[in-house]
Amino acid sequence: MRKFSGIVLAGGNSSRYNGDKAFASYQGKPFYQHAIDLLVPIADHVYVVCRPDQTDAIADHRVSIINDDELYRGDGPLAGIYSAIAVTDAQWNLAVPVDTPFMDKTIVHALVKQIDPAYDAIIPCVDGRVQPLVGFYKNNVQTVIKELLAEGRRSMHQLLTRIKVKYVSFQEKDSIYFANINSADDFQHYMTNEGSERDEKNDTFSLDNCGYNKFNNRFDRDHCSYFANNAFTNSCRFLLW
Ligand SMILES: Nc1nc2c(ncn2[C@@H]2O[C@H](COP(=O)(O)OP(=O)(O)OP(=O)(O)O)[C@@H](O)[C@H]2O)c(=O)[nH]1
Repeated sequence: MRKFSGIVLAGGNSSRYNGDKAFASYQGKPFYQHAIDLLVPIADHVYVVCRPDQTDAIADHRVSIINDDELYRGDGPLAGIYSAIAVTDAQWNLAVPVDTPFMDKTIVHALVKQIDPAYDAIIPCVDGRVQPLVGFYKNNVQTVIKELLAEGRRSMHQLLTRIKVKYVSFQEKDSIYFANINSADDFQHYMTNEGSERDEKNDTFSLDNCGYNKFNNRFDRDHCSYFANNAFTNSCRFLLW
């Protein structure tokens, strides 16, 4: 049996974003690709769980591209985790959403070290906030997810109340890695208004809002509107979720 699979959660509706977040671009690379590149080196196999209309546009021969189980299609991240667990033979599954493009391998390595058979999930808690979209889920949680979705409950936090969770604490300085992009405006606001509070160092940070146009299945580079050079430092203080 494989030790763990990677799950890229890509099938959201991005209703708060101008375009499909999965195909938004950060440092010239689509968000979904950041998640794949993070997981491929450490997971035994990676599944990208997406909507059917995204399937052809997600191109990476190293991963399996699957859709949510028809029963739960569009039921949120729980549906994505359920659907990947349904096809993998791995005991553990590391979920990563597409909208945390700054997630870093240091975080996932720290989580890997915490895998513990006594628990059903290994979940980060950053500066006191639980971050259930990035975390390890044991394959037995599939039954619990099924129950939740049958009850019409789609919350990741509900899942955590019904399984044994080992919380792994991260410090406030690591919150940048967990920042998720819900809307382009949130991000632009952060980059323009909060930037002055950060140390400006060497790193280059860019979010090209080259929104993937979900209506005609193409990248729309004419609408690239954001670019900023900034450093993320330990003094960063923002959480977008
Ligand atoms: N496979 C799959 N992934 C999902 C689904 N819903 C959300 N996700 C993913 O889960 C992560 C968090 O999604 P959210 O930001 O909560 O929801 P969203 O639908 O992407 O965005 P909003 O419509 O703005 O709420 C993202 O990576 C989504 O792509 C789903 O039904 N299936």
